[in-house]
Amino acid sequence: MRGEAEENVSSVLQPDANAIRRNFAYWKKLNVPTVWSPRAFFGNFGPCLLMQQSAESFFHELYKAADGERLVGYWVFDKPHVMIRDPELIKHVLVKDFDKFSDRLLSSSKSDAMGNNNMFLLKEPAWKPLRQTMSKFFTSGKMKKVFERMPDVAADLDNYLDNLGLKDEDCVIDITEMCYKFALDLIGVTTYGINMNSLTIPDAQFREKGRILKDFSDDELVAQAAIFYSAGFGTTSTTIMFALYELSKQPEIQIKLQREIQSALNLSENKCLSYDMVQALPYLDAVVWETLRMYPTVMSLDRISMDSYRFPGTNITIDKGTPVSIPLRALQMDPRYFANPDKFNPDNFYGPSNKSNIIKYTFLPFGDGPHICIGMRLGLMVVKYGLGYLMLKYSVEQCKETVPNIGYNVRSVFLSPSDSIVLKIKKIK
Ligand code: HEM
Repeated sequence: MRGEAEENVSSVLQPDANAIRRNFAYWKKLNVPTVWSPRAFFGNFGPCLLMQQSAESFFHELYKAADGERLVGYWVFDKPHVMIRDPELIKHVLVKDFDKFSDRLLSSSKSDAMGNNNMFLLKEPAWKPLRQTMSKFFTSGKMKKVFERMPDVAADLDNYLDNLGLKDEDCVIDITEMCYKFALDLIGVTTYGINMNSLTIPDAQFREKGRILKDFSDDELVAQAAIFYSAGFGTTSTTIMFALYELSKQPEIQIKLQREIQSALNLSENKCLSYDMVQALPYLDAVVWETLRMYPTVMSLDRISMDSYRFPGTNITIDKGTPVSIPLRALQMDPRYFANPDKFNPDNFYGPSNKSNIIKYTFLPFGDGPHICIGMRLGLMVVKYGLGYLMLKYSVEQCKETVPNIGYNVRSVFLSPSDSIVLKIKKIK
């Protein structure tokens, strides 16, 4: 008995060398190209796991190293993963063959009540009915209604900035913090119908409020609101923040945007940003899409094969349970698809001809197929309103504290800056 137990313990502690060897030979066996040799234990993912490299840099470097390949194999620990680089194959994985890739890789533990209701983590068959039920909260009619709650938050932003010293002159601020609070309150009023007051109350009291919201989460509907809330504010706050950073670098783009918003306001009856106005401004739209091209918060998508699957047009068949990644930021920064990809250029999305020139499945900031972001309409509305309001009342400029280039956080799977972004902000007189 004792001997058997000891053997079990030792087999848990000692990795099965044969299995690892088999896994490391897997892609060669399947004729899938690889560009990096796997290292013992971590595979290719060591620098990310050890927080020496951001996930963004990992996917981007792998994408570039595999130039010319439609797909490329790699290893996370000893588990073989495959990255799809080719737009046609991406269409198959996300849309056409969705039934073969209907789940994401990550799942929650059975005891995690919130995780078990989380649409990001939920598997088929539980995911589909929840998605159908929740979709009705994101219709354009619903968006129009919740839009009315946002101007109160904008007024709080003005007070917040006045309290930081902006009343009479310009000031230098950490826009990371400002955007985080602004988006937190905008998403709070639109998803919960509650102003979280992160712009108006001290941080400690705010954290207490957050705890109270968590306690509500036994109710499934409230749990969904909590998930939408957390999915919504990180994505929208970083999008507004990256847009402000790029606008501070190119004042001519900022002025063009401000003129567009001001002219629409001058022509309006009640002289405030309305739902229809925010939806209809083409340059604001182009600035937001260009921000999402360079800075997609979710920089890579993932799916898992539900069965063995032959990639169309190839002689490659992967086994059931193989993780598949789609490096959406790397695609959006590929010069074959977007000229001068490192330059922020809203003209990529300005005017019908430029938009229609974009090759399908090379621009996916909200994903695609049945798993496409359920909150896309809300996310776009919040970002457009937040950025539109800021550009109507304020200008942003670079200052000596502004980082010349943005680095990405090695602790986050989302695209977030490694350093605070500091800008000079001025009230428009
Ligand atoms: C700028 C804002 C946003 C961006 C860039 C964004 C991006 C994304 C992306 C890339 C995905 C994965 C799609 C896929 O796998 O094909 C996703 C999924 C999702 N997003 Fe968003 N998102 C944003 C805002 C929001 C908001 C405001 C909410 C909720 C209020 C939200 C809730 C969700 C949910 C629940 C999913 C999972 C959907 C599913 O699997 O059925 N997102 N989002």
